[in-house]
Amino acid sequence: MATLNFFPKNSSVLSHFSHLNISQFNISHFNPHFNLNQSHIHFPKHFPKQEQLIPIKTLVTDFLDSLTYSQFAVILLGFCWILSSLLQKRPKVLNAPFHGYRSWLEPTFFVQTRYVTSARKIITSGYQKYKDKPFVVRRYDVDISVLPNKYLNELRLYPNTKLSGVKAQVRNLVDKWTYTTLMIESNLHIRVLQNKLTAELTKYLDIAKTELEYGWPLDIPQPEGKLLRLPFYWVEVDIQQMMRMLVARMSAKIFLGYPACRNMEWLKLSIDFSIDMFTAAFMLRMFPPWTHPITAHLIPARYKVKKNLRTAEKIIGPLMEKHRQALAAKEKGDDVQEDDTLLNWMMDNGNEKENQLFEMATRQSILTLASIHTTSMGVANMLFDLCAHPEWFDVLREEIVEVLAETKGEVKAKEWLPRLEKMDSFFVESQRYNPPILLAPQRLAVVPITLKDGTHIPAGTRIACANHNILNDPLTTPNPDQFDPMRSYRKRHESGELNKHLAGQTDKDNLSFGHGKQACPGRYFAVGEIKMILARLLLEFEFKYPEGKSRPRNFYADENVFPDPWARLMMRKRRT
Ligand code: HEM
Repeated sequence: MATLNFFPKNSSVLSHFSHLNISQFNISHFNPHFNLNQSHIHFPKHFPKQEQLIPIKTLVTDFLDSLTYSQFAVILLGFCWILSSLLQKRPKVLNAPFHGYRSWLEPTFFVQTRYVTSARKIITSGYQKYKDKPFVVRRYDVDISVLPNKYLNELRLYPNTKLSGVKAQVRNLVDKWTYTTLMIESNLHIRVLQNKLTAELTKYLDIAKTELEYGWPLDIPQPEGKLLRLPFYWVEVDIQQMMRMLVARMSAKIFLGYPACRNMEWLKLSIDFSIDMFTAAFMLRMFPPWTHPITAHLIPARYKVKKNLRTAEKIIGPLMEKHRQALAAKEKGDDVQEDDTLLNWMMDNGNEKENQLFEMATRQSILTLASIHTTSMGVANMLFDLCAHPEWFDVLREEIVEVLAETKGEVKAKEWLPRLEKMDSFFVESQRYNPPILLAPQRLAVVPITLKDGTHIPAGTRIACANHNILNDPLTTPNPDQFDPMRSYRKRHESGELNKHLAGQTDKDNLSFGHGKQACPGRYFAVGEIKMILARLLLEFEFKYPEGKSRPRNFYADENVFPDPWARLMMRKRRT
C-alpha cells in the first residue's frame, strides 16, 4: 500500500514549532469556558528543550509515514475544518453566555453536533436558565443569540435594512449554493403576498376552494372515489401526504391558475422542492463555507434542487409567454380572458430582471417552499391532536354545522371564515404544541445595534427568540401542560376583544408566525386554507389512531420541527 514519507527521520521540522506561543491560538473556540488567563491554569515556565522533543518527533513522523494518501487527505481536511472554524467570525450579543456545553471540557464541535437533534433540549434549558437575559446556542454554521421577548417591541421598529429576516433565512438556506440569493435582491415574492393575496384574501380563498373541490375525490379516498376507494370501514392512511397534495393544488391554483394547477409535474415539484432544498441546505451548513465549492457538488439533494428548477422553468415559461401575449392582445383592444393569478400580478409589477424566466421560476419554487409543508403540517397536526383528544371532534363539528346553517350554506370565505372561532382557537393551541420552528423570528443584524438597556448586538449577529418556550411559559400560558384548545376562544369572549387572539395574529408572546413587519406574509391565507380543509374533512370523515398507536412524536433537525413522517391515521366515511 502506498504510504506517505513525510519527514526524513531526524529532520528538524518539528523544532520549527518550538518557538510558537500556545496562547496565540483561540482555544476558547474549542470551549468558551476555557480561559487561558484564568489563574488556576498553570503552564510550565519554559517550553521543553529540542532534545526532549525527539521521542515525540519520532512518534509523529512514524505516524505520518504510515498513512495512505487518502487517510492523509481526510486528516488534512479535518485539520482545515477545525482551523477554519477557529478563524470563522461568529459574532454574538456582547457578553451573552454560550449555552449547551455539558462541561467546560466539551469541545464546541460536540455541542454543535448535539444541536442537530437536541436543539429543543438545549434551547429549553437555556430559556429556563437565563429567562430574562440573552444566551447563545451553537449551530454548525452560526452562533444564534437567543433574546428574551422583552426586546421585541424595540426590535420590531428596526427596518429590514438594519435587522433583516430575509438575510437570516437565505443564510439558513446557504443561498449562494441553493440559488436563493435572489430573495435578498428583490422582495417581489413578499409584495405579492402582502399587496395582492392578503389584500384580496377572501377572493383568493374562494378561488383556492374550487381546486380543493377538484382534488377532493382524487386525493381523499372515499366510497365513490375516482382513484382511491374508501369503504365504510376503517382504512389506514398517510394523512400528511394527502394534506400536502391538497395544499399544493390550492396554492398552484392561486399562483399559476388553470391548467398548471392540474399539472402533476408541478404538484410533485412543489412538494419535493422543500424537502430537497431543506436537505441540501442542512448538509451544506455542516461544512465550513470555504469547503462549499467542493462539498456543494457532492450533495445529491442539491442536484435535485437544480433539476426542480429546470422543471419549474419548463412549466413557468409558457405561462409567462401566454400572459405577455394576452397583454399585447389587450393593448390592441381584444377581449382576452385570463385567470386572476399571482404570477400575472408578479409579472405586471416586476422589473425586467424579476421577469427573467430563471428568476421567476425560482421565485415561484421558493413560494412553494414557504407555503406547502407549513400549511399541510398545520392540518395534519390538528388531526393528530383531535385523535389524541377525541372529545373535541363533536365540538368542532357542531360549530361547522351551525355556521353552515347561519350562512344558509353560503360557500363564500367572507361568510364562513371569521365564524369558525372554535376551530381557530383549536389551531392556536395545536400550534402551541407543534410549532414548525423553535427559534422565530430570526434576524441578521446588518449594522451594529445597541438597545435601550445597553445590550449590544454587533453587525453580523444572528438573533432569534425562543418562540416555543415563550408560548409554553406558565407566565404566558397558565397550565401549559394542559391541552386546552378553547384558550383563545375564552380569552376573546371573556375580555370582549373579539378581534384579538386569533390564529395568524402575532404578538410578543405568540411568535408562531414570526413578528413585526417581517412576519409571515402568507399567514392569513394559510389559516383560511387550514380551516377550509379541516371543516370538510370533519364533516365527511371520522378519524382515529391505528390500534396501539398514539399521538406521534415530533422530530427535530436543528431548530426545525416536523411530525413523524411515518405516522398514520385511520379514517372512514361518516354515515350521516
Ligand atoms: C401554517 C402555515 C405557516 C406557518 C406556520 C408559517 C410560518 C412562518 C414564519 C415563522 C416565518 C418567519 C417570520 C419572521 O421571521 O418574522 C414565515 C415567513 C414567510 N412565510 Fe410563512 N408560514 C406559513 C404559511 C405560509 C404561506 C401559505 C405562505 C405563502 C402563501 C408563506 C410565505 C412566507 C414567506 C414568503 C415568508 C418570508 C417572509 C420574509 O422573508 O420577510 N407562509 N412563515
